[in-house]
Amino acid sequence: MPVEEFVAGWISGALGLALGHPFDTVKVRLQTQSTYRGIVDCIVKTYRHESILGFFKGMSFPLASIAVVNSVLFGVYSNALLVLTATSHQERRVQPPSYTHVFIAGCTGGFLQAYCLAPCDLIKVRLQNQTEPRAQPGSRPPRYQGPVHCAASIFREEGPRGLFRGAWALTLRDTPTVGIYFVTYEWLCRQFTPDGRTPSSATVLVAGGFAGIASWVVATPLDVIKSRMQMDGLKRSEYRGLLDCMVTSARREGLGVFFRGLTINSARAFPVNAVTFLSYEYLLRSWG
Ligand SMILES: CN(C)C(=N)NCCC[C@H](N)C(=O)O
Repeated sequence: MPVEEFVAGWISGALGLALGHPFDTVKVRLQTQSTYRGIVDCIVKTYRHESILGFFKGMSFPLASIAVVNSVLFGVYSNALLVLTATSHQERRVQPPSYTHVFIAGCTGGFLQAYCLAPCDLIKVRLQNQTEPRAQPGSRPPRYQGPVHCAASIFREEGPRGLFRGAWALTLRDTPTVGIYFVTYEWLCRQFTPDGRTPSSATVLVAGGFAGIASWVVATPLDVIKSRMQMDGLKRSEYRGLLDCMVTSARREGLGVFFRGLTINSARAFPVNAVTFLSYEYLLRSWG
């Protein structure tokens, strides 16, 4: 089993994650809190109240865990294609796989990474939603004092299953959308690259960026539900399950609720995925 894809997936994922985290914090807050009037209001309030550090809340844990999550995503995708088409990463430029194979391999990668991502994403969302400024002497400390404390508190208060809160919504969000992600990337690369040649860096950047946007546009409705399920249970349990969360949210806030965070998700998706794909392809090419 080729391991280069796992290592390249890890490094490229970490670069993309660091770049996109401030956007992600604004998105999560818009999706789960009703105190903001929009993106600009959320950015201004976060900055005033918590300084620039507020945008980087909850980043350390995903940065540590991206090693597992992104290497599972890219490693499983590439190895699933190897099983389906009997071609290696290098051979696929000369013998491109069908879009059906790309989609199936992408869905497989998305499905398996969702289970590694679920606890890490839960901790990230809980930390991002803490709007208290950094602890001042005499002030009440925030509920979670860091990722390890957050994981331990969830485990203690909500049991081991609590660490997988929102995992169903996450799996439903990621399985088809990661298929769409890789199909869009492949399709755009093929449009701008002569047959048998490797795509240029500019092509990889643009294709990666648009693959990110296309997949996040489709993923946003379930992303909203996932974030709400992850925040549920903090004070009291509001939803009886995923479907109840969908129906209750739509009834209270209208269908527009499913598109909360769409603009910021798309703005984040382009640079994050352009950098992720560029570094992934670059690393694989430099390793031969
Ligand atoms: C729409 N979805 C769930 C995806 N396209 N997932 C694949 C990886 C996305 C990248 N790490 C990011 O955070 O944008």
